[in-house]
Amino acid sequence: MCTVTATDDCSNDKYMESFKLYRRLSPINCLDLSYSPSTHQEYFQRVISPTSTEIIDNLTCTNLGLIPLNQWEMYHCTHCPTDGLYIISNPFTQEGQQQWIKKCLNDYPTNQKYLSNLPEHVDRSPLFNDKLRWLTLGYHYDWTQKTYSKQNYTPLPEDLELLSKIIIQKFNPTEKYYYPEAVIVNYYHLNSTLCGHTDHSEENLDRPLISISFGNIGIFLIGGQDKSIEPIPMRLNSGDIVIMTKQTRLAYHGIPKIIEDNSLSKILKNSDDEKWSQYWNYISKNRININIRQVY
Ligand SMILES: O=C(O)CCC(=O)C(=O)O
Ligand SMILES: [Fe+2]
Repeated sequence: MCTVTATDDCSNDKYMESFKLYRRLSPINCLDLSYSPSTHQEYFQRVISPTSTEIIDNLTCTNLGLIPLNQWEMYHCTHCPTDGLYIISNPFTQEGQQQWIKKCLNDYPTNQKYLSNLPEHVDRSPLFNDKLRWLTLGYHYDWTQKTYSKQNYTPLPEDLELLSKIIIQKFNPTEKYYYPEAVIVNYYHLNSTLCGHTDHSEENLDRPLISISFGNIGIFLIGGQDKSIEPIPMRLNSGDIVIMTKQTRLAYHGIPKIIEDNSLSKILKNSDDEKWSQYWNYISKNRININIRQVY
C-alpha cells in the first residue's frame, strides 16, 4: 500500500504533504490540530437515528460489550473533503472493549484458519510476537494481487458478524442488504504508520465500510478521491467507530501517527480478570483497528 507506482503524479500530492507534516509533528501539536466531536463541535453534526429495540435488545448489546443503542452518539463529519464520513464515539462498555481487545490479541491470531503477515506455525499472538501486523478473516485479501477470491474464505466469528450488523442497523435502519464479508485486523506500534490509500478492491463499493479502533490514539488523515485534495486529521480514540460511505468510501485515508493516550489507564487498565494485565501491557503501548467490508 505504501509503494509509489509509475502512474502516481506526486507534483500536486497534498495528501502526502499533510501525511509527512502529521508524521513529523509532536504528539501535543498533532492532538491540538486534529478533530473529534468533543473538541470540534462545529465540524460534526449529531445524527439521531431511530433504532428498533425490538430487533436489537439491550441483552444482545450487553453480550457484545455495547452500551444500549439509544445512548450511542453518532456524528456526521461535515468538514470532510467528501461526503459520507461518520463517527460513533466509543459505544463500548469498559468490559466490552476489553473483550474485543482479547479476541484480537488471543482468539483470532491463535486460530490458524485466519491468515496473517507471519509464516505458519509461529506463535502469532502479539503478546509474544511483536511482528504481527495484520490478520484477515472472511474473504482473505490478497495484498499482492489486490483482490479477493471466492475460494479463499474463512467464516467470520459470529459475534463479529453480529457486531457489524448492529452498527449498520444503527447507522441506517433501512440498510437491508449489508453482509460483513472481509475483515482486516491491523496491529500498530506507537511508531507505526499506514500510508494513504483507497480501499477499492471490493466488488460492491456501495455498502459502508466499518473501522473500529482500540488502544492508543490514531490520527486518521482523510482526504478526497484523489491526492490533490487536502485531507483533514481526525482523532480516533479507543472504542471509536468510523463509517465510510458514499464518496468517502473511495477517499484517500491513512494513519500518519499513533499517540500514546494518557487517559487509557482510567478506562482500560482495571479488570476482574486476573489475566487482563498481560493484555493491558500490550494495549497500553499499541493500537488495534478492525476493518470490516462487504465484498460482493
Ligand atoms: O487503522 C485504521 O484506522 C485504518 C485502517 C485501514 O484504513 C485499512 O485497514 O484499510
Ligand atoms: Fe483503509
